[in-house]
Amino acid sequence: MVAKETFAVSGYFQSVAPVDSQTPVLPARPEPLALDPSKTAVIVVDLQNAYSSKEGYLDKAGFDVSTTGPVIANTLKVLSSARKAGMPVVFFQNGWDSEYKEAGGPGSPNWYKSNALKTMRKEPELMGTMLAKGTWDYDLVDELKPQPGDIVIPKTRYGGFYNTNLDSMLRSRGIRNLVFTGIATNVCVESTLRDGFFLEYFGVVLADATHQAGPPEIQQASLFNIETFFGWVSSVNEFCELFPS
Ligand SMILES: C/C(=C/NC(N)=O)C(=O)O
Repeated sequence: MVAKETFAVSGYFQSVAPVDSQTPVLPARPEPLALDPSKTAVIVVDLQNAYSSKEGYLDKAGFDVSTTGPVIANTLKVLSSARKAGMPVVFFQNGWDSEYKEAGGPGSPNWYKSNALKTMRKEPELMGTMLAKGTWDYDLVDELKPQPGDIVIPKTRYGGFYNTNLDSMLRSRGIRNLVFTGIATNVCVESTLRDGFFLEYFGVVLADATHQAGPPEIQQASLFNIETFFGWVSSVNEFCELFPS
């Protein structure tokens, strides 16, 4: 009985160092991270028109989306490597029902902080167009079509663990490591990575497959925060070299 428990614990054990000489090790900051592909999932955060396309929500709310193109191209490279390595792929889709009931009314801080809701209140003709399910804004960008076996998780708040089945989807597959791409680094990516940290997931952001909401220094601030306090930072090339497609 004791031996069985010890085995179960050591089988679940994860470390920033490789658990055996076979485990691939991703170059990362602040130190390399062991990534067993059978315990690793890629999370594509909110690559919807709202966040990466001209005329989408972020653009209309005054955020610069002119340099988001590489995020999509780089995410495609990551997905090709991840699929070849047998890693599950999870797509998040952020937004609400067309009447914005899921967004929360004045009793929710989201009503005051969501720049989509604020923009629509300021420009009522936009009401129903931003982040509403069934709209172009809510749709994933055309380049990223989920494939059979991929997991699509709708979410109504910044963090992907909150009020979703993400944790059980990951746990039931034995996933311990989360590789992040998507938008926005400082909002939904960082929120999800932080919540994952609290739930004992090892989170790594591929910096050049993410983009911030705000000026460029916000990207650096978020990456600093992640590598210093909550997880690891690596790059698309490093990931794709480790897991060739
Ligand atoms: C600003 C913002 C970011 N979302 C995200 N996907 O990071 C929002 O949803 O309002």
